[in-house]
Amino acid sequence: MTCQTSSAPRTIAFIGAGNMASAIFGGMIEAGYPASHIIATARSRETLDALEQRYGVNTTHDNADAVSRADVVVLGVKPQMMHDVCQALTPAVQAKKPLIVSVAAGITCESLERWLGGDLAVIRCMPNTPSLVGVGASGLFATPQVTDEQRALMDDMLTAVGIVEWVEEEGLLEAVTGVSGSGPAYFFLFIESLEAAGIELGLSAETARRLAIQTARGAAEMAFTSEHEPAELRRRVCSPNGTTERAVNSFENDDLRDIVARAAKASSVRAAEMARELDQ
Ligand SMILES: NC(=O)C1=CN([C@@H]2O[C@H](COP(=O)(O)OP(=O)(O)OC[C@H]3O[C@@H](n4cnc5c(N)ncnc54)[C@H](O)[C@@H]3O)[C@@H](O)[C@H]2O)C=CC1
Ligand SMILES: O=C(O)[C@@H]1CCC=N1
Repeated sequence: MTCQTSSAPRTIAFIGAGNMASAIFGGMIEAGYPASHIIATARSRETLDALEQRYGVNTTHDNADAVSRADVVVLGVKPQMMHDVCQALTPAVQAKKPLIVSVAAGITCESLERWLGGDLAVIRCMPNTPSLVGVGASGLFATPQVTDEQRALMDDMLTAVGIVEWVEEEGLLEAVTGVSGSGPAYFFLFIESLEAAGIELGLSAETARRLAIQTARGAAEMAFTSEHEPAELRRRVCSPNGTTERAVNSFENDDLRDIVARAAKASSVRAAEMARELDQ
């Protein structure tokens, strides 16, 4: 992975190198991006030492110092901390004018740009935790100031940990949050439920868990690789008047589709609500 469109790799500062940010730069490094061009910041020295050891990245407690050395600044702190972190970074950001990227749920480009002093290129990204294992899904939105080169750089960075979908309206990132940002939790909940059902049916806890996880993994892999759409793959498991048909009918009668739609909507509504709550 080159992550560059001119001769030298860009220096990328990850402000708040927690689960999400380290998943992204971990994948980039795995794909060949030079760790020497990555700077990670966090609050505890312990976290920074662990990141240094594991990935060989540069680390510092000093967010402004990291920004002063970066072409791209990825903001990976929790949404509730973003305002204060941005305000403290304003002088360094205005001096350098790096590309600003936020992975925080809810916070709008307009808020970020304003908190950071204005006149900036901003990309908002909604990634998900399977990025940790290279199977992430990220939705991205760019403000008009973002250049083609900066878009390509972000594309490269996130393609290293999964698939990338650009949206042309910022509001659609709320839908992305409802589907793929929060989505891994829905599938984990389904696995937990299937495991519990297996135990209820008499399997040992270990066997139920192994079967539930491998079945989810197999179904996802088939959906990903098959030329057929998921509905067709489902039909192929259902023998006429067989066992699966009975189970699928049970889901349909219990309105599974509606249950899923309401959950995804709840997540996306919460993203919009957070944007309002946290704007200041
Ligand atoms: N966890 C998830 O599934 C997803 C999370 N996100 C977004 O990613 C962001 C981070 O989430 P996680 O990585 O899960 O959280 P996390 O708690 O693992 O990471 C946050 C990091 O920020 C650091 N931090 C806190 N204050 C700081 C400061 N003043 N300066 C420098 N570092 C500071 C913490 O030490 C921690 O390492 C959130 O904004 C969240 O909305 C987005 C998509 C999915
Ligand atoms: O729950 C959250 O707010 C974050 C954003 C999407 C996934 N986790």
